[in-house]
Amino acid sequence: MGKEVVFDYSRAAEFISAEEMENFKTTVMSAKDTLVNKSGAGNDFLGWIDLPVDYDRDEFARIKKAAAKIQGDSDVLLVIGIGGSYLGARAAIEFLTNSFYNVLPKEVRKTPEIYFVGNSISSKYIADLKQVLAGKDFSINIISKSGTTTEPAIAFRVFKEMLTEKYGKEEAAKRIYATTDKARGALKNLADEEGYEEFVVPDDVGGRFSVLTAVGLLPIAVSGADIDRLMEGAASGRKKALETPYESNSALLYAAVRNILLRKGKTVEIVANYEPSLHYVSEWWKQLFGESEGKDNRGLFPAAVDLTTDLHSMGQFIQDGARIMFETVINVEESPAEILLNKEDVDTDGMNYLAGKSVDFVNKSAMNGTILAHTDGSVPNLMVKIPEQNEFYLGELFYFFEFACGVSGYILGINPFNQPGVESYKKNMFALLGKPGYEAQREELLKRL
Ligand SMILES: O=P(O)(O)OC[C@H]1O[C@H](O)[C@H](O)[C@@H](O)[C@@H]1O
Repeated sequence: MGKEVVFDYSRAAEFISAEEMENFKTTVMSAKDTLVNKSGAGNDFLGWIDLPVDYDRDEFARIKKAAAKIQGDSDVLLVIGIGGSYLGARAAIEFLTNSFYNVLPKEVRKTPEIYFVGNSISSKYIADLKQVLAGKDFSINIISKSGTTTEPAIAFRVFKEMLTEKYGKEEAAKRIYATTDKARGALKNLADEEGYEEFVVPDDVGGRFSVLTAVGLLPIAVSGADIDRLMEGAASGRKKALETPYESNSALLYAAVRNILLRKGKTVEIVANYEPSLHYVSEWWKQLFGESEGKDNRGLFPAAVDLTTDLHSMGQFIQDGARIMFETVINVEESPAEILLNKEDVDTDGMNYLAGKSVDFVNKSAMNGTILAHTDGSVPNLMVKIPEQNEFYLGELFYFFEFACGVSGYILGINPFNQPGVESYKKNMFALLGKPGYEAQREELLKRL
């Protein structure tokens, strides 16, 4: 078999028997049918299932053209968005590019610096970014499906003003790319009025499932990554998820195993990576599973650690604290870089026994040792294997997790495609800010503060 993204739960054999997996098959297959037959709750948000093979080719070509224009006329691209309008692009760009992308010399990087903003309400962050932009040519990709989200709207106001001051209204409008709903919303109206180039978040694709739409693709293409390969990888992931029998179907097995473990009282899933460039893949995964499954007082709490870094901070808890979790290691099998350790004349640090070994060998040994230690500490260990860090396997990985998430949500008995809970804080914030229409709530809340 060729290389592919694979789910492997062989290390968790002492926590899950083959019989349990077989007994769970009917439940999993029924959840899969609900998903692919579009017969379950949230079925108007299933556009992502066919996206890798059925996307708007004209828009895809326009994305590449816009990316080339930005690469040609901008030192910096600002990507403004939050949640599903942020994490996929950041995950992909950090996974695929140099760890120090933004500070590489321009001749080496060849593509614009890329900064993300509008994913918090921090004045300091905005002010600091304005300093970075001083004297540089820049463009903005404002991304918001609803077009009304507070964080990106605030950042957009600030940087649109800066852009307009620098270039004048007309030229500024040519440097703003709006990714939003095709027909509705404040951002759509503004983009129409101002003549920004527009890209679409399809109606039937929710934010956290939108990385393979213009939401993710435009920033990813600006970074120089090959978005054709990304889509090909996703198409390969889709084929495997839809067609492979249960017994060897990675997405279905992952959905099964995490639900079996949840039913045994493991209420926290920790995703662990051993590569800093996967940090935002974990963040993307957290939103995908957290917003999809955490509702109706149910769901696994999705957590993430960066290893070996966090073994020196969270390692103690995972090894020895409350036994509430299992661990899913995302393992890049082949490191893109080989660094060999040399022998030193005087072995002061006692590291000469590693001479001739690669840094990645040390990393993998740390990983294997940790997996065994955590298993001994009653933390079931699962693994998602990524053969190499490239566009194709990232596409497979995105699709694998999305499909597993849909199936897993239906096994759990919730609607994986809504997020009603997110509105509660927003209502309070609007009331406290004095937004028109929230007067009554404002009085109530002020009494409680
Ligand atoms: O794209 P937007 O409409 O601005 O939404 C951005 C994000 O914020 C919301 O509050 C939702 O919880 C997320 O699911 C969404 O991805």
